[in-house]
Order: sequence, then structure tokens, then C-alpha cells
Amino acid sequence: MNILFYHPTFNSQTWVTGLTQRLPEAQVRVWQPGDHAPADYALVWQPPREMLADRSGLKGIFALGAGVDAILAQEQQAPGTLPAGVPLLRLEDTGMGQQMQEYVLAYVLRFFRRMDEYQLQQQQKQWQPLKPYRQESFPIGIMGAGVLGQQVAQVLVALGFTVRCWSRSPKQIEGVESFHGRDNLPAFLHGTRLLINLLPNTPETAGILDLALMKQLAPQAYLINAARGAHLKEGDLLTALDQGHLAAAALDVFADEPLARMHPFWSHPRVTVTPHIAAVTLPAQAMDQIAANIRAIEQGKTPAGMVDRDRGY
Ligand SMILES: NC(=O)C1=CN([C@@H]2O[C@H](COP(=O)(O)OP(=O)(O)OC[C@H]3O[C@@H](n4cnc5c(N)ncnc54)[C@H](OP(=O)(O)O)[C@@H]3O)[C@@H](O)[C@H]2O)C=CC1
Ligand SMILES: O=C(O)C(=O)CO
Repeated sequence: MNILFYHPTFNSQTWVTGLTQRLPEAQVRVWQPGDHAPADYALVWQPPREMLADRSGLKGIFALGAGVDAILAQEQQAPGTLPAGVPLLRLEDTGMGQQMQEYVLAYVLRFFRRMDEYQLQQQQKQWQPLKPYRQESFPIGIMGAGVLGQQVAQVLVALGFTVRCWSRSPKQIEGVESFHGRDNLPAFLHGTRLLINLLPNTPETAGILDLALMKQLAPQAYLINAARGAHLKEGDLLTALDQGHLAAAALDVFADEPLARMHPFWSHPRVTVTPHIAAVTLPAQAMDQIAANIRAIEQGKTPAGMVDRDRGY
């Protein structure tokens, strides 16, 4: 069995060694331009078109992240990047769930306990207790109730928050009110005081975080965008903050990354910026899942993390 690896920034040796340990029967090699030798599987992030274009015999292409929007966009721009008919798989959880729980929780508590406002007050040397928020009047809405959204929901429920989620299909998550489909989006948004975005970036969800949506939230709502920058209309966020529809936003992802030095988000007093670190790929856990998936495919079983290319996630 031959496995190709390509990632523009990861330490290739870590992956070649780790995969060889997990799949001793496999020959694992780092793909280099000009390599057209046979392969059974490919592990990739931002692969050059040349890497996979003529490889319709691959048994699986593993994206080295949870979101596959970038690789599907590559295919749109340079057809053939992903050979037709080859299964595309993504990472499911592999330790990102816990990281996302930590990231979201940090901001939920920051906003719920009004730490962002105390920080601004400290800059003015202002000693001014603020009226505490109450959990019962602070409903939290999670857009996207998949692998990551569900884990975030569970940790917030465990802390006593009122949690609702929105997805394509209905969900049964203990303690969480489920809304699904476009028709129910207004009902989901109505009264939501803190909105967390964990949707995949697809043609249906791109630009979904716009002014019209923000106006449907409870007044002075909070936003945490930890999914993709393409979901957010950045100018609309600034308008919503100016007009008081939103109180503050925590953003991990941006339309253009890294965020340009002149971007207004950097210095906005109500916007917190992190450099796309909410949940990163953990090599050991990712390799465990990929190796298990390769074994499943070899045995004719269904692997985890199959992407529906038409749906976009
Ligand atoms: N900032 C960071 O560091 C990271 C960001 N991410 C981002 O998080 C995203 C989510 O990851 P993950 O939870 O694993 O993905 P999943 O595919 O497991 O979950 C996606 C969820 O979104 C819902 N959804 C998709 N399309 C729609 C739609 N049109 N309307 C309503 N709901 C929709 C799905 O509904 P249904 O369940 O009905 O299918 C599902 O509940 C990734 O795509 C990635 O972009 C991921 C990792 C790290
Ligand atoms: O895995 C993903 O999709 C990420 O965004 C990693 O940071």
C-alpha cells in the first residue's frame, strides 16, 4: 500500500514516521512535484493540482482538517484537483472537540461575566460594578450542531446555560432545544443573546452572518465566530456593533488570513481577534483516525468522516 502526504506547513517527517508506525505494511512518502508513481491513499492540505489530478484510482483522499471548504474551492477553481469518484474524508473531532469547547467557553464566560467591559473600564481606571447577567436571560444559540457544535452545546448545558442549536436536520441533544432548516432560523435567532457559529462553509452558509441576521438577535447580543471567515459579512458586523445590535464579537477566522495589518478589527474596542487557533489538527489523534479509516476501507467497511461533495461538508 502506498500513501502520499502533502501539507504546506506541517512537519512531514512526523507524519511519515507516525503513519508508518500505525500502518507498518504501508510505504509512506512525501509528495514532491513530478511524483506520478502509484498511490492508494493521499493525505493533503492545499494540494497542488498536479498532485492528484491523474489519480482516479485512489481509494481515499484525507483532508488534514475538519473543514473541507478550501479543498472544494480548489476543485472549483482548478477542476481535477480532486479526481472524480474518489472518496474525500475529513477529520472528525480528533481532539478538536475539546479544544473548541475550551475556546468557546473562554469567550462565553468573558462575555457573560462582562469581563470585556471591565477590561475597558480598567483602561479608564473606572471602579464601577455592572449589573450581572443571569443565565435564564442569556440564551446561547449554536449554529451548526455537528461534531464540534454538539460538544460545545454539552459543556454549556453542563454549566447551566440555556442552549439552542440550529442545523439542517433535527437533533436530540440533552438539554438543548433543536431548530432546523432555513424556515426555523428566525425562531432560533429570536431572543438569542450569544450566537456561536460552528457551521461548515458551503454555498448555503457563506455570508450567513449578515446585518439582517444580527438584527434578529436579542439587543446587545454577542457573537463568537470560530467556523470560517466566509460566513461573516465583516462590514455588517461593524455596522451592527455601531448600531448596538451587537455588544461585542470574538473572531477566530477571517475572510483573508492572516488578517491585514490595517484591518479595523485589530483596534476595535468590541472585537477580539485570535489567529485561527480555536482548534488545530493534533497529529497523533488525526493519524489514529486516518489509519483506522484506511483499515476500514481495506476491509470494505464504511470509514468515518466521509464528505458529501455536493453538500459541501
Ligand atoms: N476555527 C477553527 O480552529 C476550526 C474551525 N472549524 C470549522 O468548524 C466547522 C464545523 O466542524 P464540524 O462540527 O466538525 O462539522 P460537522 O459537519 O460535523 O457539522 C456541521 C453542522 O452544520 C450543520 N449545517 C451544515 N449546513 C447547514 C445549513 N445549510 N443549514 C443549517 N445547518 C447546516 C450540519 O447540519 P446536519 O447535522 O443536519 O448535517 C451540522 O450540524 C468546520 O467545517 C470548520 O470550518 C473546524 C475546526 C477548527
Ligand atoms: O480543521 C479545520 O478545519 C481548521 O480550521 C483547523 O484550524
